[in-house]
Amino acid sequence: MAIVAPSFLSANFLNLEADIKMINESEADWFHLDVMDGRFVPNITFGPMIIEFIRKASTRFFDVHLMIVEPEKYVEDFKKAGADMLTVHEECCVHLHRNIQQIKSLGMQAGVALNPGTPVEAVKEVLDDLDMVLIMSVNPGFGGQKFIPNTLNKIRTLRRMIDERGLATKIEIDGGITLENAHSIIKAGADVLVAGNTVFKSKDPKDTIAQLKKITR
Ligand SMILES: O=C(CO)[C@@H](O)[C@H](O)COP(=O)(O)O
Ligand SMILES: [Fe+2]
Repeated sequence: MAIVAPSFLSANFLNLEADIKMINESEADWFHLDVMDGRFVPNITFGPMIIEFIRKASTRFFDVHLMIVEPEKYVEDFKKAGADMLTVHEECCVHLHRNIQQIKSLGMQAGVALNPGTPVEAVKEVLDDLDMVLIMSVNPGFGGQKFIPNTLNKIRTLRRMIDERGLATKIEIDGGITLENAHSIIKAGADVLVAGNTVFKSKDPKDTIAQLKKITR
């Protein structure tokens, strides 16, 4: 069964507590937290301070997706805020290997995210060090966009690379995931599904999470 990680980007920020409670009571495995800096992506969201508040209200696994330049400057802050896994964008890292080691040295799991235009081969040399590769299935910056179909090819290629080496590295897919396309994404070889709009804009978010889990069983 796949890991389901609702993206907080689509939550109701006027009443976060209600959405955190909903996730806590749901079958969701992880919280997916999207940090944007207005430089790497054309949007600004939240940082360690907000994550620290959310941490006080949940014991779930915090999967923090950093869409920021110079992520190495903030790795310690996110650790202190309660992140369990930090995922940095390959496109933001001048010293990718060093950045991964920094995250792991602080006791967090490490992930690398790839934009739709970045080939999966970009993580080839660091794959053995990674807990997860996040394949963006939309261009990063906003929730509610349409799934880019070529993502399925990227998932298959990465799955082969991981299996050939006998690694336990997870593949996470992020952007435009719906109840309709979830099955094909899992079939292609994904382990973790992020869902923002599909969960939070649905009539019954808890039931939508349960349905996502069921589809991926
Ligand atoms: O990282 C991002 C966007 O940059 C995602 O985590 C989105 O927040 C996913 O939202 P949906 O596409 O599922 O609405
Ligand atoms: Fe994300």
